[in-house]
Amino acid sequence: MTDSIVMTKYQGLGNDYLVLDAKKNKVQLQGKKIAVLCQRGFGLGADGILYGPVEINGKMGVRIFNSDGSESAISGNGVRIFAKYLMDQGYVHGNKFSIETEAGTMEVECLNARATEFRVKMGKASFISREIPVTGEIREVINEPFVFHGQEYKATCLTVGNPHCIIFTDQISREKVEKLGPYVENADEFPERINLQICRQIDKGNLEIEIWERGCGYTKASGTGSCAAAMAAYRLGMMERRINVNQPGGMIQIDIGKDDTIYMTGTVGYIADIRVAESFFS
Ligand SMILES: N[C@@H](CCC[C@H](N)C(=O)O)C(=O)O
Repeated sequence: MTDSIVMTKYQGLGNDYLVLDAKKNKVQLQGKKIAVLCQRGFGLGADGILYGPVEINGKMGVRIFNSDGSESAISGNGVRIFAKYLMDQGYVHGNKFSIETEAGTMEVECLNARATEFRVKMGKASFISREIPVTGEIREVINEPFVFHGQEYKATCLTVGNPHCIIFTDQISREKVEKLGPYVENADEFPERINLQICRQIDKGNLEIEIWERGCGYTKASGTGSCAAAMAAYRLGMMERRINVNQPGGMIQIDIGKDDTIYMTGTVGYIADIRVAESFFS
């Protein structure tokens, strides 16, 4: 058997990632190879790849790749998954530690003995166009009209380390977000593309979302998408500070601190260690 690489698969509410351990595997990750690895036909099937531990700003961190091979500065489910991986592999000790990402330092706390539930301090959101980014004059992008695929929508856009477009509507469905998602993701107004969540308010403590991810498409869950939808709804005066974000893969709890720091709590699960043919990396 040719030398092979071991990857470890985890999921966060059905948003599945492959962990490639950078300390155990001296392989080069290339965009096209990532895309083939993530394919659910010719590859292993995943919404993305977590590559680490690597050094970011002199500290232990993780790089995050979408299934199309593009790199994202942050992934909420990805950070919770990588936190579990670090504990499973004995890279960290204790239940509180931090993980560096390209979007900054994520402070993590493991909430149970089985290491399946994590709370992450995700930082603060920004609605400022230049920071998201959204084209046009510098402004906060709150409940602003956009035309996507020939139809006008009111959207609120923000960054939580990665860009999100939130559209509130009374009717959400997978079909609706799959139809609208590609047009929003790739709209000219979003120079770095964008994640889309269509969002329905259930009550002042509960939202429901359907997700179209930048660089990935339809997913069952999104941690940053949950943070973004909750923060947008809170900014519009719709919500209390504790918000349960319900999505096809389950529920992520968002707490908005008095200083508007966002805390995300959710579960993760180990799936398998997978021995991968080295040809994927050659
Ligand atoms: N599913 C992730 C989001 C991953 C990154 C996103 N696709 C992007 O490119 O910004 C999450 O849990 O946050």
